[in-house]
Amino acid sequence: MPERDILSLKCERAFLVGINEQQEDISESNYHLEELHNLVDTMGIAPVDSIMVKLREKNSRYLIGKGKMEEIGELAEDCRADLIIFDCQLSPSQQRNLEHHYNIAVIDRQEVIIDIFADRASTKEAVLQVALARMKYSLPRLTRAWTHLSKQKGGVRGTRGKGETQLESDRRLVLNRINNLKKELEKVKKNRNVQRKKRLERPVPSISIVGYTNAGKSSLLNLLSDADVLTEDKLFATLDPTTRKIKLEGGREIILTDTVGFIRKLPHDLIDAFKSTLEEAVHADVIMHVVDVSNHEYEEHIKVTEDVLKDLGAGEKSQILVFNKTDMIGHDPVLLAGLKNRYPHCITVSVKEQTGIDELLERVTLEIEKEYGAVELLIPSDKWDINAYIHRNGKILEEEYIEDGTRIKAVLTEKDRNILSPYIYKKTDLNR
Ligand SMILES: Nc1nc2c(ncn2[C@@H]2O[C@H](COP(=O)(O)OP(=O)(O)OP(=O)(O)O)[C@@H](O)[C@H]2O)c(=O)[nH]1
Ligand SMILES: [Mg+2]
Repeated sequence: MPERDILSLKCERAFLVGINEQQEDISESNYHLEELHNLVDTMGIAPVDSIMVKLREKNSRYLIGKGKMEEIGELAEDCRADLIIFDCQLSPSQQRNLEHHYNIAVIDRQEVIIDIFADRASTKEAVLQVALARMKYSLPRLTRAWTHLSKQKGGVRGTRGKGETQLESDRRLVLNRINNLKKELEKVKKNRNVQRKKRLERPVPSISIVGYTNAGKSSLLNLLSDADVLTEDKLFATLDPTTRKIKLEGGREIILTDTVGFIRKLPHDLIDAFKSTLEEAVHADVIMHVVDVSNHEYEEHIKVTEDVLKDLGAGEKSQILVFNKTDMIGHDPVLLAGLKNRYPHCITVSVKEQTGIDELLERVTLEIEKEYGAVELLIPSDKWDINAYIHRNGKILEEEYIEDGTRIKAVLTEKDRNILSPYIYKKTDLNR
């Protein structure tokens, strides 16, 4: 089967269509269009020109009205665009109708994001996850004039006027591939669960760094751990969670995990596909939510991130809200005081200029101590089940057999400390 995608179609020049819906502020729509501009740039395609369409009524066939459609066609032709990108979600039939009308490829924000992910995925798991998302996205779109599915083996090319039988066999092919991908992913996931279980046997406190794309998550991980994770002024520089161990003052070790960035309208198929990796990441004891405070839309970014966290079942986790890039707002004391006012527990930092990092690490220590603390327990010898529980769920620091039982010094989570409180006789130095 022929392989073909946006890149092999040799799309080089994209015309962007911003959408301003009735209830939406125009400045907001402009920022979104600017973000799309960055996304397209990240894809390696030049965004040559754009238009903002005020959408007062959605046309079910083409989304936009006839007049606007003609105008876009002319503008795209004038700038010799070979691709039109809509900053919204197009239904499969709208996409197909628009392609037939314009006679060039038409894609939406979702497809742009999936394409970037496909280009950036490098580990086996990420490749499988993106392939799955792409297949799910393409299933209802097999009759399009252009389909961009080639990066996987067995990619499917939509062709104009494709016959029913061809379509049926394409559908079957994609469904098969979806099933196979799911099975392969299941295998990878099982393997990861085994590894996680092993890690849990000796719990080391863990923190995951999450946030909107380009917030500075990888830069922060690099700074805190002397790691060398790729950081770029491009969207979605990171797709695979990277984990590093760091030592806090006092010697306690913690695990830090950098994760894939979020973005507004992250395709659901992608969230679904990345769910298991993300769930693993948000399984951490504490979530560090990094926000680029220099971005005008940072409040929306916070909301997008919180919504995804909620979706992953991590909405209630202890969180450290970190406003990064304060250098970009000139460390303006008035702005920073305003932030502290609105978000009383936030920490403001500049990873670039390394300011605020000590305060951040202090907060990390505090949050971890809330979760984990070392205690000494006295377990009577007939309570072997309690003893086994501690071995299973805690980190044993010392163990000594005494006359009628065992004295154990262990690091336990707050929950376990509560469960085991009748046996605790001493809280010990928490900085172990
Ligand atoms: N001015 C300034 N730039 C920063 C700061 N922190 C990070 N950056 C820049 O912001 C860009 C994005 O940083 P990354 O660390 O790649 O961001 P990320 O959150 O990991 O992004 P994704 O992996 O794409 O989600 C890079 O160009 C960094 O150099 C900061 O404190 N100040
Ligand atoms: Mg990153």
